[in-house]
Amino acid sequence: MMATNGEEACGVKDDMSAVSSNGRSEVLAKSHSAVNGAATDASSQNGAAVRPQRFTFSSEPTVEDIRRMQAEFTDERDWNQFHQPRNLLLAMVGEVGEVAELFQWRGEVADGLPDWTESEREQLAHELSDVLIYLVELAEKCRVDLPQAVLRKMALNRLKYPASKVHGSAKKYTEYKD
Ligand SMILES: Nc1ccn([C@H]2C[C@H](O)[C@@H](COP(=O)(O)OP(=O)(O)OP(=O)(O)O)O2)c(=O)n1
Repeated sequence: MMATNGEEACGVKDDMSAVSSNGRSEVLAKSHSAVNGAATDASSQNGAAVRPQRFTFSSEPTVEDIRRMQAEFTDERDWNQFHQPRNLLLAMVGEVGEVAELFQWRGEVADGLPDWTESEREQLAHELSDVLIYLVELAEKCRVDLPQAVLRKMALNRLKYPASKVHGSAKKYTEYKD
């Protein structure tokens, strides 16, 4: 299967070990492994900054698996009649609102959500899944092959934001004068 996150493509997975923490998989970079093309040394001797550990996903279900499972779910309920693109878009935006609700009034939240309870984390997992499920079905109904579209869009993003030009800056591409 084609690698889409850049990790398998550059062999990083081979240099990493997965550990499970509270049911979530984390990846520990071993010494001298490469992340995003840059050298990483988890046991740096000189005190230089080490890239943070990356959380990784399971390889399944694929986006196509999710599309198929949701198609089965809606067919079994005769709900396809309600799942036109606009309805799916509105449903997805509603679910994005539910994700936002979980974050509201908390102020800044650190990576890994250290202060969140397991129940809050599970609620977030549910709401993010709702967003993804509706997104995938919306793409299907709009005849957008989402995995391939993502590859094309990421290629465009790399052209628009060359790492050598924008490294360390969050400016919009339109703000660069060249
Ligand atoms: N007409 C519908 C209703 C639900 N679902 C599926 C897709 C979503 O994953 C989930 C959404 O269900 P709810 O609308 O009940 O929303 P929540 O699960 O977020 O419940 P609540 O709004 O109570 O938090 O169920 C669907 O495909 N089509």
